[in-house]
Amino acid sequence: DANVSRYNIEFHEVERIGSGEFGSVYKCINRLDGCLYAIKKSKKPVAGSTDEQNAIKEVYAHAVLGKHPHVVRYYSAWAEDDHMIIQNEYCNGGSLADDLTASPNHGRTFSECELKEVLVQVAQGLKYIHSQNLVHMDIKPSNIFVCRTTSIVDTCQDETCHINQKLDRGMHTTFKIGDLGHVTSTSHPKVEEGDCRYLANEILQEDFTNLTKADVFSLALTIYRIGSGGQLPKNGDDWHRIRQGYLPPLPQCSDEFNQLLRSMVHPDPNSRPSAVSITQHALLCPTAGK
Ligand SMILES: Cn1cc(CCO)c2c3c(c(-c4ccccc4Cl)cc21)C(=O)NC3=O
Repeated sequence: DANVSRYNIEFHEVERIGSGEFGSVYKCINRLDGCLYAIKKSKKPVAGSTDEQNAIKEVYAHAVLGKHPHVVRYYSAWAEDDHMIIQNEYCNGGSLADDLTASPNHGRTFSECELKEVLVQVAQGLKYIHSQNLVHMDIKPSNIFVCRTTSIVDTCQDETCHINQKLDRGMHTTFKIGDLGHVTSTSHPKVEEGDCRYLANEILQEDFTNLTKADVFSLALTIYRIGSGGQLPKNGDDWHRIRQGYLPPLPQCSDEFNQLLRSMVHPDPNSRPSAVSITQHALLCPTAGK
């Protein structure tokens, strides 16, 4: 019965932090190590169903992707009383989608500087995922989680000490790619389409020859969505206009930044920059005078 389940033995459930048709996600404390985890409990999928395929792909992807600063970390997964359970790193800052609905003006918009920080960090996560011959296939604001840490590092007071630690007070925000339920391999793709608002047209046309560039496309629309505050089209003329490469400029951003976003939604996947080239883009590199 429920009380002898591993979930109840090993964890104290703090609160539910998400729910949907996939199941529910809980913020939990591990009774042994005292750390917080995000634990997703979903109905055990029917054997042989696509849900089961996705659940297996998700755990495999986490296992292969291991530890990376811009990918949500996986700890364990198990089945109990007809449920699938996955234990992941808890990100304490919500997701990028939370910012969009929270404030009154239908979502706060981000400054160019903040958009650059999200773009370069998520591009680093994609660079790592793509380097493992995997693709995410569902990049969107609700799948980018935020970790906020405060670091207090004092300089060493001992004058003989040569370790002149940088005084590093303040908040650090790290963005991490989560929800690996649509992850598939670039070489033997079995594509499960992600959210249509962020979906590249070639995927809809079942052209899987350049899957890493579909992630780049979705990343561009993710940045565009949090930068514009407006809803993205799910279909129709507006949907196709974006897929023809027409992305209205973000008013708060420079021409160069808007040009980079437009290049990432180019109709031809080959013309879009790779995740690697985005991480090296002059616009996103820390400038001396920043
Ligand atoms: C709805 N929701 C809210 C959060 C907390 C954000 O402050 C959250 C997390 C995750 C997940 C998640 C997504 C997909 C699969 C498994 C998990 Cl645990 C869902 C989450 C996850 O893997 N890590 C999270 O922090």
